[in-house]
Amino acid sequence: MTPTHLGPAEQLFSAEAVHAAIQRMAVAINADLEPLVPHRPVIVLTVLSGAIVVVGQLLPMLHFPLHLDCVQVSRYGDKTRGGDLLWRLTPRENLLDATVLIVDDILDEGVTLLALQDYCRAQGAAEVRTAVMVRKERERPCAVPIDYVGLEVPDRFIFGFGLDARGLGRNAPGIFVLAEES
Ligand SMILES: O=P(O)(O)OC[C@H]1O[C@H](OP(=O)(O)OP(=O)(O)O)[C@H](O)[C@@H]1O
Ligand SMILES: Nc1nc2[nH]cnc2c(=O)[nH]1
Repeated sequence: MTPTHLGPAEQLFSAEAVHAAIQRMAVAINADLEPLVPHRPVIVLTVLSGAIVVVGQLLPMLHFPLHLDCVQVSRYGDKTRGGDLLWRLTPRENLLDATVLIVDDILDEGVTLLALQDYCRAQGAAEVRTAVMVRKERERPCAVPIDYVGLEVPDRFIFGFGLDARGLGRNAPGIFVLAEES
């Protein structure tokens, strides 16, 4: 067990392991999206709040011109079970005819990313790609296409590297499970 602000927690991945996973995603994203740049703008859509850390690391690893934008949606709040999706902030960029790369910290039930993919298409995005730092290994009500996955995590409530537990722990350097959840 590792001591954290939230009490003893089991570390699933170190900060170095997460960083290396983000680097692997960046290699794949550069290879796929760089050739599209001459045809249309690329918008990196950060899903606040959780994705702020992964985007902060990923962005300097991307080697093509891009626009950075944000959307803020939330369905967990201080809970470990998801509810209705609350929209708090919509993108500032015009997504029409753009290549949009949605970046989030986690794919869990998939409700959030499915809604965001639909939103981008409804706004007229020409191409929608999705990257997640971690994907939870679990059944989902419907398939959610994800183009870039950093790491797979077991079906437990995790925190760290942008992900919170009861509003805290987003700054934990790695990915953890609370002892009480172990
Ligand atoms: O696949 P799902 O079950 O829909 O869950 C995934 C979403 O849950 C978390 O957001 P949260 O609602 O906790 O908001 P936050 O990023 O502000 O913490 C996470 O950042 C994802 O966006
Ligand atoms: N912090 C956190 N947020 C989530 N949102 C969906 N699943 C999770 C999870 O396991 N941890």
